[in-house]
Amino acid sequence: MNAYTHEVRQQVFQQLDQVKLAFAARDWFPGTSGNLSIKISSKPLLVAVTASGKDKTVCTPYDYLVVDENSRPYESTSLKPSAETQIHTAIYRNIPETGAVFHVHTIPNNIVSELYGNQGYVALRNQELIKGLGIWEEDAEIRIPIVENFADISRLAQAVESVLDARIPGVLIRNHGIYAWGRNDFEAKRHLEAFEFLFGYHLQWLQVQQFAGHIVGQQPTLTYRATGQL
Ligand SMILES: CSC[C@@H](O)[C@@H](O)C(=O)COP(=O)(O)O
Ligand SMILES: [Zn+2]
Repeated sequence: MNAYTHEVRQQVFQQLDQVKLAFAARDWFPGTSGNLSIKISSKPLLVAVTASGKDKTVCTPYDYLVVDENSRPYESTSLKPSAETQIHTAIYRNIPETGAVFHVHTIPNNIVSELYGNQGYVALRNQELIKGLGIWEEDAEIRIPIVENFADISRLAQAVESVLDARIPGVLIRNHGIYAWGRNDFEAKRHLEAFEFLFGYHLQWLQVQQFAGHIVGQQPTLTYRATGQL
């Protein structure tokens, strides 16, 4: 991993800008929600992270800062690290190959987390995009852990830490959002996109199944042809 220099910091901030604008274009940061980080060095752990409460649809000179393994600013700054920085550092500490961690709040990830929250995970299978998570085995079933949305961030970070599974690069927080990570920003972005596709597909599939069940049960195709309405 890179040694920490001013140039490296600027380069990592630029990488964060690119990811941020790509996600913002998809409306993945409603109401300043979400946070992003990229690891600068492992020993010591130094991480560039989004400052708290910023509008993540724009880029300014005050959007990121560098924190240490204790989630504290590494250099003197007036910027406050993301309120959820402890979740980022917990992931970097527990899965050492992690190079980037991204967090977004979307309607699909929130609905899935609530739908399966009591169960503590959502199981998905039969989907090509599971390969987008780096899981290539035939007929893979994946279980994405879901933790409760504790208001206390240390407790929330511990809850995330307790369900980390190196094979599954993401954790859902109930009615809050998802944390996804990868060995670098490219991989973390791919993982997050794959998760969001899988959640969107799953929710639409549940809806279609209901409708399709109605069709199979009532033969509405014929009814529709005959009467013009279902
Ligand atoms: C403004 S609602 C979202 C926040 O409470 C939080 O969950 C979040 O994702 C953003 O917090 P931030 O401190 O800006 O990183
Ligand atoms: Zn959040």
